[in-house]
Amino acid sequence: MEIFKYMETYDYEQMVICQDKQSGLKAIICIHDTTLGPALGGTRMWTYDSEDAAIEDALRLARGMTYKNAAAGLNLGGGKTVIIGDPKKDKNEEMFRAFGRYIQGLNGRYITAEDVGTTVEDMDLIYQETPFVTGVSPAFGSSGNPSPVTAYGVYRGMKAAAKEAFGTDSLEGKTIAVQGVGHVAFTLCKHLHEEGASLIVTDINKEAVQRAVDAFGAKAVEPSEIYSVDCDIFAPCALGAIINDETIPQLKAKVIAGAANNQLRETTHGDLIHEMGIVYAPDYVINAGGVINVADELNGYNRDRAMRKVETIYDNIEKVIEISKRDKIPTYLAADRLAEERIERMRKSRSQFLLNERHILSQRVR
Ligand SMILES: NC(=O)C1=CN([C@@H]2O[C@H](COP(=O)(O)OP(=O)(O)OC[C@H]3O[C@@H](n4cnc5c(N)ncnc54)[C@H](O)[C@@H]3O)[C@@H](O)[C@H]2O)C=CC1
Ligand SMILES: O=C(O)CCC(=O)C(=O)O
Repeated sequence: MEIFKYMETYDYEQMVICQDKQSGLKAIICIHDTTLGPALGGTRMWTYDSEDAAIEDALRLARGMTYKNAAAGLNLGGGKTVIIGDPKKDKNEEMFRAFGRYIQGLNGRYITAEDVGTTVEDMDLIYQETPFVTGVSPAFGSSGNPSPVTAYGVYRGMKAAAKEAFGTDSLEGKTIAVQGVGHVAFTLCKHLHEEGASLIVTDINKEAVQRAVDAFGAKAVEPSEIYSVDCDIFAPCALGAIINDETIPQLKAKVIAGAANNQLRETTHGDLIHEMGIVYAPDYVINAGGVINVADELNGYNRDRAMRKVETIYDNIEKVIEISKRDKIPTYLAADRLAEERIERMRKSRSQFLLNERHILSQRVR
């Protein structure tokens, strides 16, 4: 791929290619934009088909983090790392320590966290070499499992979207179809059940379904049936790209609000659901609870403070809906605009930000 051309088109700042023969580390750290602060984003370990595929993934994910962090109101830019390798076979202590030294070399421009294929144990190894890592063990001040926090953020965001669609943010009596009842969605179902919503659930894992049926009296359907069930709200909490040409004609919901990443297969699908009058809560705005939670570690983790920040996902979804109406655009574009407008505003007061950045990082250095 033409890396510089791509980086210029989407305004990337930096890419670091890391190679350590001894441990087998092959990593690509990508920093998209640090206007708001140091770039924070997880490290994904994956067996990519080609180096180009790994680079493309790092670039795409890093830019996504700029938007996610900006829309969440965090003083953080966007970055991400991919490590090329099989997380089940290729990991070793030296690899993550070597990677930690590369991060340290960036002197705080990039802060990592977990992502697909990496664990708390891996973050602990990185922490041996650098303070610029979040999601480490509780013994080192970690925020712990992010899923319940993400779930609470999705619940709050869903209420804001429901207010737009139904005139009230109460979910009592609403029927909510939940796709995938894994870590995030199980806790989400708990909040919805406690508020008096009726649940329809599906999962490819039968035990996960049974757990939700037993705990919340949910009705179970087959995975293929979840799009067409009679419901008020559809909550995708499993896979990406589930809003597409095949599923859109089946949808009966007035609201789409769930935890899954990259829900729209193509942006045109975001246009289509907008034209149908469906209120779509953009994925990276509503599922930001996880990153808000790990970002709080930079100030010495405080659960109450993190949860208060997660509450603001309600306001962020409201803001997105406001921009969507103001500019007559679909909500997925309104979310981008919310992020871009904040970055532009802060770019103008960058000198003021730098003080804040040094303050945060000084707390992190041991
Ligand atoms: N865990 C977190 O804090 C965050 C999670 N997310 C996203 O939220 C989604 C859920 O995350 P987790 O709950 O952590 O994952 P998870 O792996 O615990 O749950 C996903 C569930 O979806 C089910 N599933 C997979 N394919 C399916 C299909 N075709 N039909 C129905 N069910 C299917 C799985 O069996 C599993 O139970 C993912 O897309 C993840 O990327 C986003 C931000 C943060
Ligand atoms: O939530 C995390 O662990 C890190 C943030 C991140 O990389 C993400 O939200 O995708």
